Amino acid sequence: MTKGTQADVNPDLKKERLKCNFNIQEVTFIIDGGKDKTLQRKKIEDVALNIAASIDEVPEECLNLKERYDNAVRKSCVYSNIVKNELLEITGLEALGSPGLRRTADAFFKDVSPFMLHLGMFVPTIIGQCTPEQQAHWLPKALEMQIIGAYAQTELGHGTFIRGLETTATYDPATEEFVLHSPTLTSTKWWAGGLGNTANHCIVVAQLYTKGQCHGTHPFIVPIRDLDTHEPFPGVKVGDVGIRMGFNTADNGFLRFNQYRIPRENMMMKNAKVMKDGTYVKVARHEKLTYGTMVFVRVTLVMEAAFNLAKAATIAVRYSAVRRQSQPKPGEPEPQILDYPTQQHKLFICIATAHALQLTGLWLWRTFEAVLADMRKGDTDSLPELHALSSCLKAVSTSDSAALIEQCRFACGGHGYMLSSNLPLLYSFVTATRTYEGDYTVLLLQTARFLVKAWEQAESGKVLTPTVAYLACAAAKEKVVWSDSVDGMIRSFQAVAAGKIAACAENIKRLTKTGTSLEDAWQLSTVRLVAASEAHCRAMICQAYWHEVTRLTASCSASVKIVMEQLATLYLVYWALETTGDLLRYSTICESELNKLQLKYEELLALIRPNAVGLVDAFDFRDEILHSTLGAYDGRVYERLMEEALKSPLNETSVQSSFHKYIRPLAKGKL
Ligand SMILES: CCCCCCCC/C=C\CCCCCCCC(=O)SCCNC(=O)CCNC(=O)[C@H](O)C(C)(C)COP(=O)(O)OP(=O)(O)OC[C@H]1O[C@@H](n2cnc3c(N)ncnc32)[C@H](O)[C@@H]1OP(=O)(O)O
Ligand SMILES: Cc1cc2nc3c(=O)[nH]c(=O)nc-3n(C[C@H](O)[C@H](O)[C@H](O)COP(=O)(O)OP(=O)(O)OC[C@H]3O[C@@H](n4cnc5c(N)ncnc54)[C@H](O)[C@@H]3O)c2cc1C
Repeated sequence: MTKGTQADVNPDLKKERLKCNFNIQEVTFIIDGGKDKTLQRKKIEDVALNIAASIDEVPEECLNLKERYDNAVRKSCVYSNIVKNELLEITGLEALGSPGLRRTADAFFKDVSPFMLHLGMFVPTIIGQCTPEQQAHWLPKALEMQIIGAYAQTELGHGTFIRGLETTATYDPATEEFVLHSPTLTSTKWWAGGLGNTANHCIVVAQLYTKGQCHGTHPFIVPIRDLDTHEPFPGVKVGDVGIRMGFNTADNGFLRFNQYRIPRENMMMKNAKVMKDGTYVKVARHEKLTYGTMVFVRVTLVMEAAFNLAKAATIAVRYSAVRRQSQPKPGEPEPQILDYPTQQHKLFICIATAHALQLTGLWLWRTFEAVLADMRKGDTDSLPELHALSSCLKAVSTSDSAALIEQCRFACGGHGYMLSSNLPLLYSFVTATRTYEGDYTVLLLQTARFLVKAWEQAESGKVLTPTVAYLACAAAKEKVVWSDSVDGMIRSFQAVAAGKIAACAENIKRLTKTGTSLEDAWQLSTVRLVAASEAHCRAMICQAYWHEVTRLTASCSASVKIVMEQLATLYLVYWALETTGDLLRYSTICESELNKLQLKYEELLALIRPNAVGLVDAFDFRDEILHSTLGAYDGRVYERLMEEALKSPLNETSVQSSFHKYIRPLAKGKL
């Protein structure tokens, strides 16, 4: 963080920091996943952010669309040189997925780099879907930025339903080439980040035809532009999809093929091959391994949700410590808005959720690595559980994060609406995560398939995988007695999830027994299935969060353990109060216990209050990464708002030309 001199710091923020009663650094280590990770992140930030060339003279938002894109490309080139020449030197390929890299990217790009998908999906797909020989060919080129790639799966007509994609890749054994074709308007590739004007290569997901037979969707690496002139090749039509709610420097593009030929070797052949004579050979043991990049990105999005929410919480909490408003007690000074319990209610859940998602995200990442290790040995048994886990966690984490970032904006009143607060841009960026890489509802329904199957297994007494093991108790119809202890609350959340899953399974059974087809019965149950899936996910987050807090604070100082447990308890109590209807239905909770829970919640807000600024300081964001007039470490909120306002192009002259062109003639009756 950029601390400046203590003399520059807003006095209220200074006092807040003196109030903090725990060791901030210890919490930072927990959030980063260990002291070594914090040190590596800081090193990456130091190296990358010492390069001054990236700094914008004019705020990004004051540039027009084309200037913004050009500026984003300029900064992307500076940045990728840093990654290539400095960061990969420090940590090797690991740097690409490191939090340090993710954070420094945000210092360079207030919106999004047009290279993001190159690093975020093109490179991971090469690693995940290519044979070792193909990797040896493509990976160095991609890492050296000799080629720049995008990931074009979604089409104008289909995003969710991958099996419905229309782009075709037809093998021609005579020339040993695939012919890519976009047979309809709706088959136009649409949305791929970096594709519109930046990328010269693209991973294209297309229906594979060989020997007259369709084998479903497969990924191909496709050169789309000449490396020297950057002109699209004949047979390729590519461009920008138009202005978006956010992501306007991400260069999202469209792409159409007209009988466009690529060599056979450009099919990504780790999971399936087409031989020279056109014979199709399946290599993978699991049908859905070609969806691997999506699973990888969904896993990373949980920590991405935590990261962005932590930024918003830092901005809103620091601002709330500086801002004073209203006079609840006559004659007394106006309080800091952070002293209002309603403000604490808006903000402390944001800090707690950032912790919950970060610790759950780290746990999910370790699970992902374990499943990958199994798959390297040819064992794909745990893939369905990973898919179910990553689907619901991606859905709920991105949805919670977007909603709470918007809540942070509300918590900052009018100034939160300023682009210079960075909250609006953060929201527009994060709300897209609820849709991309699998829509919220669609992914919860994927998890629901797994849950209904697990329920049937539980009922027949079969052994269940760890994340659904709790269903065994519910299947034995053991009633959960409410208790406001942590374990009691987690058990009750699980009882809610189990009760909802059971109700879905029963509904499907009831409908099929009366002659409804299984597909229709499923559709008729989807509103409940989504709710069941969300309840399962919430129970899982609560359990993982509490488990990780207990584990990680075991060797911490007592004060850190206390504050981490207060936050985690707040998270559980908050969700118990949000879901009282469910608890009344599926546990023994009663009116007096609900009142007790409300009191406990309000007590927790008061307990966390003195540590609020310390807790957001522990996220350890440098000012360059926050980009916020309201959230900087020194709290010079009003000075920064004024400084940024003066940078507006509308303040370059005291009179605008439109006055002479329109307003004056209007006043004179001459318009
Ligand atoms: C400068 C550098 C900075 C870097 C910083 C980066 C930070 C940011 C981080 C990262 C950046 C990333 C930015 C990304 C931008 C966006 C990218 C995109 O959006 S790319 C497009 C994504 N598109 C989707 O996600 C489509 C969603 N649709 C689907 O996934 C499928 O179509 C689905 C799952 C809905 C249905 O697929 P079916 O029709 O093939 O399958 P069915 O018939 O429903 O199921 C058959 C069986 O397969 C299983 N299944 C489905 N998918 C699976 C999977 N992936 N793995 C394992 N099993 C799976 C199912 O559970 C089911 O199993 P049973 O039959 O119940 O046992
Ligand atoms: C900013 C951004 C960046 C993107 N980047 C890329 C990229 O780089 N590469 C790429 O390939 N794609 C990209 N995408 C596309 C993205 O992956 C898709 O938009 C996403 O998967 C959703 O698909 P869709 O747009 O077809 O929505 P639809 O599936 O049409 O969804 C519309 C509505 O229908 C509902 N719905 C759909 N199917 C079902 C169902 N079976 N049951 C119940 N409800 C259903 C959904 O819940 C939703 O409410 C990007 C999208 C955005 C917004």
